[in-house]
Amino acid sequence: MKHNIILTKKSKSVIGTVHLTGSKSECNRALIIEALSGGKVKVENISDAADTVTLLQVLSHKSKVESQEKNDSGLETQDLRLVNIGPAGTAMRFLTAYFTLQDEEVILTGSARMKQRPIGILVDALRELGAGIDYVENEGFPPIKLKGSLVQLSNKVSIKGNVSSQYITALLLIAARLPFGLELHIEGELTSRPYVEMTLTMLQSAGIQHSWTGNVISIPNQDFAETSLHVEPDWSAASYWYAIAALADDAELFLPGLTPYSLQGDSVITEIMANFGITSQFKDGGVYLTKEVKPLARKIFDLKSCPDLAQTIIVVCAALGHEASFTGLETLKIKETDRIKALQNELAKIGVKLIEKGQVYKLDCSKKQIPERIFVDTYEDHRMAMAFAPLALLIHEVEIEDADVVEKSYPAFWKDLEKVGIAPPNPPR
Ligand SMILES: O=C(O)C1=C[C@@H](OP(=O)(O)O)[C@@H](O)[C@H](O)C1
Ligand SMILES: C=C(OP(=O)(O)O)C(=O)O
Repeated sequence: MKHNIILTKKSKSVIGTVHLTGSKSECNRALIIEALSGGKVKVENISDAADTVTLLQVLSHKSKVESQEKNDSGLETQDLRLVNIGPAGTAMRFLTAYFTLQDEEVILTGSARMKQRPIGILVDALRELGAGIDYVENEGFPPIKLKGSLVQLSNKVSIKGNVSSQYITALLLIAARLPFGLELHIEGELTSRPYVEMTLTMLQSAGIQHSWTGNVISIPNQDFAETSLHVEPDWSAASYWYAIAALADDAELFLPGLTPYSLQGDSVITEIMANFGITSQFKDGGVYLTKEVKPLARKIFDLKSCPDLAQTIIVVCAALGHEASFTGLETLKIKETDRIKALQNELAKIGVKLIEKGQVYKLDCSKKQIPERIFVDTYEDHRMAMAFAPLALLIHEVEIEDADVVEKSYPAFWKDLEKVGIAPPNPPR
């Protein structure tokens, strides 16, 4: 059953230490690499994000197997494995590629929203390589039926770069296990580029070499090395602490385990939040955040490389009445929800508009008003819940709908907010 949480914050200072869970992006790559390496690669510091737990269960064969009965798609699943990854985008995309190499037939499905998130670009590329994949309901969308045991027809494939980098990562993760390797041509601009770099760096740590020249990434067939991959804490999760600091009068926060040399592009939050007076000092094996009041200067934020930070930054700007503009938000419409619409609806509750002008989105704060209380709808999107929670520093009572939604990437979020006096005692997890 869904339940809401009410946030209140008596004082405007935030002091504490917060241990963040492992990055779901790093972890989900590491788990696929571990599975493809046949046990040569081990993963350290596994995240407790629900998206990671789901992937781990699928890879360790603990997922629900339905046979000799009809599943909810109305399809006979006799002798087929039915894998439901819920709302986990990375699990959906990475497993689509992974299962083409396994010798079992699988139906891969997900939540109602997952069935609206496109997968056709990845399926087309895998089919060109030789994979047998059919759509079970709608062309271009999950659920899909994977025949497995790919016989490679080609090692060259072209793929559009501007819809989701996860398709590219999915192909790169399996590339070294393809008999003739992979030469991947990226067409047009590449969105979420740091995530592709993360994939290649992690593969390299697992002994897989690549070349990347212009728009072509090549990975020959090769073996994984015996090694372990250590997962860093999640920088996207850290962004909510930067937002809290930005809306507080005083902040002294310590986030252990984070380093400036992260594989995660979202570590750019340190630079972005410097505009809001937040200083990040790396020492004692983590990062200390402190705050000074500073006039806001930066007016344009390009978030193409860090789309998961969009809600965090836009809500902070709106709350501060900072009329910034944003670019690189094109992919937000196909994430856990249409994040543009969700932001527009919820920001309207504090009188702020997010106006679309072609490729640019602009905040209009001319009618901003801070109410006594606000009810935030979350649209089954963890980042809506976490991005709006910091408003509790400015608004007396913030009620967040469907609090458990944060499980997807940051299950301890409310418990951590309780430690600094924002969430009530005994919040979920
Ligand atoms: O590869 C990854 O781990 C991710 C890539 C990004 O998706 P897109 O490439 O679809 O923008 C990001 O939004 C998502 O949360 C995680
Ligand atoms: C977009 C996200 O996740 P995914 O695409 O993996 O569902 C996210 O975590 O913000």
